[in-house]
Parts: sequence; C-alpha cells; structure tokens
Amino acid sequence: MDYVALLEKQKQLTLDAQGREPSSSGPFGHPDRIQAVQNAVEDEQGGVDRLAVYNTHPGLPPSQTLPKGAVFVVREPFYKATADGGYTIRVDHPSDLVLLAAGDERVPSALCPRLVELDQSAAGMKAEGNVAYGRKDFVMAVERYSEALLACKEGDETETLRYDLHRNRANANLLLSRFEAALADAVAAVIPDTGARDEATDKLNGKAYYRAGRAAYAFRDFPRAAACFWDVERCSPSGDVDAEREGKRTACRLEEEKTGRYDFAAMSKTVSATRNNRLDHADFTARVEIRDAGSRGRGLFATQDLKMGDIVLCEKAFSVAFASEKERETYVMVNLNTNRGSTGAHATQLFDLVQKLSHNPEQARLYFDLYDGGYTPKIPLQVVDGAIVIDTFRAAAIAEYNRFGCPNVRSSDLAVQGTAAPGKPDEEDDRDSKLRGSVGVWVVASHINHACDGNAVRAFIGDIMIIRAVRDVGAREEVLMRYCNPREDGPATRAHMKETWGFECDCKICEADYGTIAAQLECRKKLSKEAVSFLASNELSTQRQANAASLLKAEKLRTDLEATYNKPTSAKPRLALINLGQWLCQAHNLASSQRKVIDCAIRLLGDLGYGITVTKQKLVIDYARGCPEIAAVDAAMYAARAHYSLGEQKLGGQFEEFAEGFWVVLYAEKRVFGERYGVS
Ligand SMILES: C[S@@+](CC[C@H](N)C(=O)[O-])C[C@H]1O[C@@H](n2cnc3c(N)ncnc32)[C@H](O)[C@@H]1O
Repeated sequence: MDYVALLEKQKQLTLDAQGREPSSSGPFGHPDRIQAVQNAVEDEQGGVDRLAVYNTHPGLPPSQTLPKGAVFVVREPFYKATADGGYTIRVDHPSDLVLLAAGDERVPSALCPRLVELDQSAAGMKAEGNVAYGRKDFVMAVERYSEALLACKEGDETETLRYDLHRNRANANLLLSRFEAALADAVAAVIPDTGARDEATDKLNGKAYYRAGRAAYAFRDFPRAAACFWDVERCSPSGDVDAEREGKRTACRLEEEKTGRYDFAAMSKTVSATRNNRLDHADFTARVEIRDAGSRGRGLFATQDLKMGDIVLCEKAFSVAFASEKERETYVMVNLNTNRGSTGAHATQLFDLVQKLSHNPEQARLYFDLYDGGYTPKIPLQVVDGAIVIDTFRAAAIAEYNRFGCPNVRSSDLAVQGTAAPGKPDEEDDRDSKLRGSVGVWVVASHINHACDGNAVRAFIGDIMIIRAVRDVGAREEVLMRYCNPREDGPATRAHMKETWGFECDCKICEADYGTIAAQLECRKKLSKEAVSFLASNELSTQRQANAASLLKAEKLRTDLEATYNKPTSAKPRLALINLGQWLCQAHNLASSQRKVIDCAIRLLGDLGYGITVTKQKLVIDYARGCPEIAAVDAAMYAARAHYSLGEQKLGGQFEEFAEGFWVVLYAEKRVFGERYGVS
C-alpha cells in the first residue's frame, strides 16, 4: 500500500503529533534533521503525521529531502513509535520516497489545489526551475525542469526549450552529485549538426559538452571526459579556457590510469587534518583482474609478474568518511543485520554511500556486486519512477564485509618519531585508535581475500589506497592482504576473523598454529602477557638504559617464547617474539654494543620471517615469508647504524637501502623516514 502525502506549505501547522493545540516547543511543518530528516505531512483526508526519512546525506539540507509543498508517495509505509509517545512514518530506503511531479495522475484531487497555483506552461516551469536554481535549491530545480520537459509539446520552439531544459537540468544534477543523470541530460542537450555552422548553437553545444565532460570525469570515465572536453574546444574556435584546463586535468588522470605513475610525495603534501582529503586522482588497475578464487569466492589476481615493492593497485575510495570531519560526530547507527551499533564515521559513511547509489545506477551496480555475506532477499537493481531501488540494509551488509579502516590523513602519520617507540604494543594500539576511525569502501581492493602472511600491503594518502607487493608475485597468482594485523594471540585473531568475516584463515602462520598443541598456545599467551608487562616496566631511553638483569630477563623470556613454536619446521614469522626483539635491539643500541645490535636486528628480521644472509660484505634478503611490519624497517635501521659505527659502510648502506625501500612499501612515500631514523 502506498501513502500519498503533502508536505504542508500554505499554513504552518500548529498541531502536535496527537493533533492537539500548539505545544511549547513551537510550530512544526518545517523540515528538520534529528538523526532522520523529519517534517509534518498531510494526507488526502486531512490527517496529519510526522514523516522521518533515514539514511540521507548529513550535508544535504533537510529542505532538499522534504521540500515544503511537495507531494510524495511513501512506498510500503510503516509507523515507528517515538520516544515522545507518538508515531512517525518511517522511511529507511531512499527509493521508498517518491516525489510526484505536478500533473502526475497519482496526486489525489484533495491534494491538487496546490497545483492550480502553478504556471502549467513548460516555459513557466523552466522559469520556476531557474528561480529554484538561483536560490541553490537544486532538488526543486531538477523537479521543475523535469515537469517542464513533460509539459513540452511538439514544435520547433519547444525543441529549443527542450535542449535548454536538459542543459539546465544537467547543471543542477551535477551540483547534486547525480553524475549519471547529469551526463544523460548533457548528451540530450546537444543540438544536432545541421550542416551550416552556427555560432550561437556552437556556444550552447560547447556548454552541453562541458557539462557532459564534468559529469563523466566525476564518475571517473576519463576517456569519455577527454572526448567531451575536446568537443567543447571544437565548438569554440577561439578556445575555451575552462575546457582547456579540464582537458589537461583529464589527461593527467588518463596517464595515471595507464602507467600507474603518481607523485606520492606531492599528493602527501596536499592532505592534512583540516582539509578535505578526497584527492583528485585516477585508479591504476591494469596489473590485476577479478576471478574465481575457489573456496574464497572471488579474488584479485595479478595479470603480470610483480617485483617486491611494485604497485599492485592504486584506487580512490568509492565512498569514504573521515573521523576528523566535524559532522561525523553526532550520528549513531544500529546495524539490523548484526545488531551492532556504531557511531561517527561508520554511521555517516553509509549515508554518503546510499546517497551516491540512489542517483547513479552504474555506480550502484558496481557496489551491489560486492560480497554481501549471503544477504537475502536480494532485490534486483531496478529503476522505478526514475529512482533506483536501494535496499539500505543490504548496502549496510556489504559495507560490513568490504569496508577498510583508514587513517584520517595518511599512513605515514602512524610512524612519526616519538609516537612509535619500538616495544610498546599498548601505545601502538592507542596511536592507531587516534589516527584511525575513518572508514571507506574501495571496490576493486574489496575483492582481495585475506591471508595473515599476504603478499601485498596497503597504505593511504587521503582517500587513495596504494597497494604494493611485499614479495615477488607471479602472473596469475592471487593477491592476498591482511584484513587485520595478526597478533601474538593467534586463536584470538582467528576468532575475530571468523566473527567479522565468517571464514577461517588457512595461511602458513595459522596452519602452524593449528599444528601446535593447545597447552603450547596457552603457554605462549601467558608468556606474551609477561612480556607486555616486562616491556611496560622497562621502558628505555638515553637516561634509562637496560641493566644486566633486565637484559637477561628479556633474553630468557624470548627463548621461552621461541620454545612455544614447533621445531624444526617452526613457523615464521613468529609474532610473539617481535616486541622483545625490538627492545633488545634498542637496549644494545643505547649501550653502543654494535655487534650485539647487529645480531639482535638480524634475529628480529628472522622472527619477522625474512631470511638474512651476509656473505663477503653482501646482504641477501629472502622476502618470501616476511611480515610487512614497521619492526622490519626498525631492525634494518638498527643494523645499518651499527655497521656504520663499526666503519662498515657497505653493509650499513645495504641495510639502509632495504629499510628505505620497505618504508615506501608500507607508507607509499618517504615522508618522515628521515625524521624517525635521524637520517637526512
Ligand atoms: C571483502 S570480501 C573478499 C572478496 C570475496 N571473496 C568475493 O567473493 O567477492 C571478504 C569475504 O571474502 C571471503 N574470504 C576472504 N578471505 C578469505 C580466506 N582467506 N578464506 C576464506 N574466505 C575468505 C570471506 O567470505 C570474507 O567475508
């Protein structure tokens, strides 16, 4: 059953929800946002209710969702009890709210009087659209232009009007981020070439092509955008500054898309805690493809051989919400699929997403193709009454499985000197929580399956995700990446994976754990806890160096922990040993025991899974089972500096080269490497 309602326009309603006289809270009848966008509505019998529309973009003025005087159909309406004891008609899925155009036969006669006030001619409606556009009410402008298009009759004059309306509506749609509709309008606004060149027509067509180019660019069809900007120039013999600028910008995107060459250092300079960190760059996906990955569902595979450090994929977020954005703070969302609540960015990222999907069918198709954990029922993507039918709950389920956490600004902020002292796992967690909390969806990267010992690692600059190989990856090999950092406590990590993503990891690290008896795992957990409290009470600094007893204690703890790993096929990496290994490097470094620093650093790299061989001043590193952790860069830099102190420049240089290269793999750019390690 549908419910047709008019948003009060002529008079301010002064009834409360139960139809009583004015309350002290004042009159209602104005759209407002209280979690949902709300307004008073009146049906054809004169009954008054509250209407609440959920999952709308927080940046969208309420008046654009529920404009006064508009007539709507509410699909499958239901009442929700409210905290004040009243009832509200609730809309969760944006496509359940259909704005009716003037003259739509579904508008009940009782709600029609409003319509006779309007100028019914197409030209009049266009003028109304222009007025709405002028006061930045783009939703209403689109409505008026659409009504005018419906009212256009046959004839040459109306042909011209039709082109005008499409051109104007393209602009309003662009400003509403309805890019696919904007492109369709801009294309429909192009006046066909009749042979004779006409300057006025060229000018109008130039505008239409320009809008088409902007729309194609916005939904990242760069070849099409380039063609449109070229068309603008074709229509303007004396040149068009805007099209020229946009054409150049598009050429940069095409180059990135083709070559995967980005200036990460420059990109890093453009992001900050106070800026909008959504960057203007293309995706680079030429080295990967999506294919069947057997029991893992679909996966992402390399299409060519990749060397350690090569870019696997570079992708801009499909949708992202940064925790640092002010408007994120007040939103709360309960996910009805999982019954889990979330606040801030998690909640508002869904609003951004739903908004984008509601108006861009091709983008919606991409998103709804992502893994949804078997969500039912799956409603086929369809357009009804000009709106894409969106199941917000399925959109939320997909987000649960495919969302990545990301830093507010860039990954390298996580490694700034002073906040990243080795051997302080608790502080590291805290640092993570301060810099993360932002979330987004990257559609191609979402096809990557998990392995704790994956062959790729992700970094972020703003909303650009950069994935690099952490070891050589062969053509046709599956790209695998950690969803979350494996911790010392393997069973706990695996339980978290199972609960969140619904699978059990079968990577080499987990396999080794499965082959370890429970008592041994329990012992590792107990010793890891001991190590954590040892490290907490033995913090090191130049003023506070390790004494012989604490060095002995650390070595013993490390040996005991090592013994919890099976031999001789002991698993590497052995994550439980990392923090103690870092502490030992630091302790010997502070005591200037250079040989011991080198031994501990090489041992630490071994615990991280790297095979290190030094023969005749030549360093050979086997990356095959290495763990992409900053601890590896720390270890290599400890070794480099110790070798330098001993006058062994060549070996020092090779360790430093490895450290620097690996840093770029982890953080995408060299920023703050020098700061952390005191090198220029
Ligand atoms: C983000 S999706 C990855 C792409 C997904 N495989 C697909 O078919 O589109 C995450 C889901 O992939 C599956 N998956 C990821 N890694 C896996 C693994 N190592 N073993 C089994 N399933 C895995 C799980 O179902 C998980 O919830």
